[in-house]
Amino acid sequence: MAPARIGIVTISDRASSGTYADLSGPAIEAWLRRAVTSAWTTDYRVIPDGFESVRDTLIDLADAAGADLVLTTGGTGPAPRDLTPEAMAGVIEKPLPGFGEQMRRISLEEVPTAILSRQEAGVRGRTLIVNLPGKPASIAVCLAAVFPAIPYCLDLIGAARIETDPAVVAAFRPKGA
Ligand SMILES: Nc1ncnc2c1ncn2[C@@H]1O[C@H](COP(=O)(O)OP(=O)(O)OP(=O)(O)O)[C@@H](O)[C@H]1O
Ligand SMILES: Nc1nc2c(c(=O)[nH]1)N[C@H]1C(S)=C(S)[C@@H](COP(=O)(O)O)O[C@H]1N2
Repeated sequence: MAPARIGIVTISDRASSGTYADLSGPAIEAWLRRAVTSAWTTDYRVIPDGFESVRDTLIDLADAAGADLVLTTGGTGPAPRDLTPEAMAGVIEKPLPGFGEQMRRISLEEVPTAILSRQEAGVRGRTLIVNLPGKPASIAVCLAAVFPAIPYCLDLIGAARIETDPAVVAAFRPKGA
């Protein structure tokens, strides 16, 4: 079985310019290392905020690099340069609004400003794309909230099969799947 290809995209003007070190992309990778037990490879990119940079990177990961799953972090808020959802609209073919709803619901139990994130998810071809907020502390909270549904979603869209460590996160596959 070919390893799953997982794209990790940090969307941040300041991380991409070196103003601060990116902590959120590595936090995604560290969480995946604990959670995903089947073989996977990563394609990690750090890019500036902006419609074109996000759109072009997501399309490249999905169509050229053949990513099964892409996790982004940053650019989901209401500030002028936060354009991740606008770029997503030009990339995804099938929105999956439940992802954003669930991540905000769980995050709101921790921080009231979770309501400011316009994070979403959707499918392009055989690629599932999920947005996470920029704050490093939001990564584990949001991934734990939605990851149980991700392996079965990948099955349904014809992407790679992934297995998880139930001690970290239990993948839910309906009986018979
Ligand atoms: N990738 C990251 N690595 C480390 N810290 C981050 C990252 N993204 C955000 N942060 C922290 O969260 C705070 C709020 O982030 P903010 O929402 O302004 O980021 P952004 O809009 O995603 O990216 P930026 O403003 O850098 O383009 C930042 O001041 C920083 O402390
Ligand atoms: N779990 C969690 N979600 C969170 C946060 C957080 O600290 N933890 N920060 C919020 C804040 S302050 C903002 S502005 C929005 C958008 O962040 P982004 O623009 O960096 O993506 O995510 C929100 N979601």
